[in-house]
Amino acid sequence: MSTNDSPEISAASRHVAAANADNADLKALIRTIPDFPKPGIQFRDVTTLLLDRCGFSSCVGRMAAAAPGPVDLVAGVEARGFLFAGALADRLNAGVLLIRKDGKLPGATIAEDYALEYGQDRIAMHADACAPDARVLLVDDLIATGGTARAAVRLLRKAGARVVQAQFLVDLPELGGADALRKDGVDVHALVAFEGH
Ligand SMILES: O=P(O)(O)OC[C@H]1O[C@H](OP(=O)(O)OP(=O)(O)O)[C@H](O)[C@@H]1O
Ligand SMILES: Nc1ncnc2[nH]cnc12
Repeated sequence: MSTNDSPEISAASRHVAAANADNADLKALIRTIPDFPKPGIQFRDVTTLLLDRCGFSSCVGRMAAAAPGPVDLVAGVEARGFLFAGALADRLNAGVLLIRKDGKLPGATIAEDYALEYGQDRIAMHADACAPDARVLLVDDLIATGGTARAAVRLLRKAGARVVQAQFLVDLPELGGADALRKDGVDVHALVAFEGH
């Protein structure tokens, strides 16, 4: 039996094919934890989707299907974004570019400050991580205020990259991040949306 005939891969492929407009099957795998990490935040917990073999595979397959042609690199934001970046880069035959919380990368870095829905942070990447005009797809598990993704796009552009798309499993549209990122000139694609914070 060839690898493509394996029952697990066939099941995952069927899930990719079964994608509907709002990806309700994926949405159902994401758990909501109220009041985490602080009162008033509805935390959209993707760990439950990650635990599901077909759910994660379908998610990455649908992300790959939405990619705008070949890309050189998939950039992922620490920490949850790394999971999607690694799997997506493998599907797209691209390299993986790590955008980390500041202070973790060993080489010369460039960094950007940003505001979160529930705090303040700073991300960094290696200054020499991408060639000029490299086609980079940015991916993260979720976009809320857009602070993280917008800082990541500023960083990538500072490094000379062309950010050809930003993809997210989850969009929280009421927080305006995806719209702000579009105004920054980025093609934004998200698989599911949750109303409410
Ligand atoms: O659109 P924003 O308002 O910037 O929020 C989205 C970011 O918040 C979460 O990461 P978090 O900083 O909590 O880090 P983690 O992945 O390490 O948990 C999420 O994974 C995004 O990166
Ligand atoms: N509401 C939320 N749920 C999960 N991750 C988040 N990151 C920022 N806001 C979030």
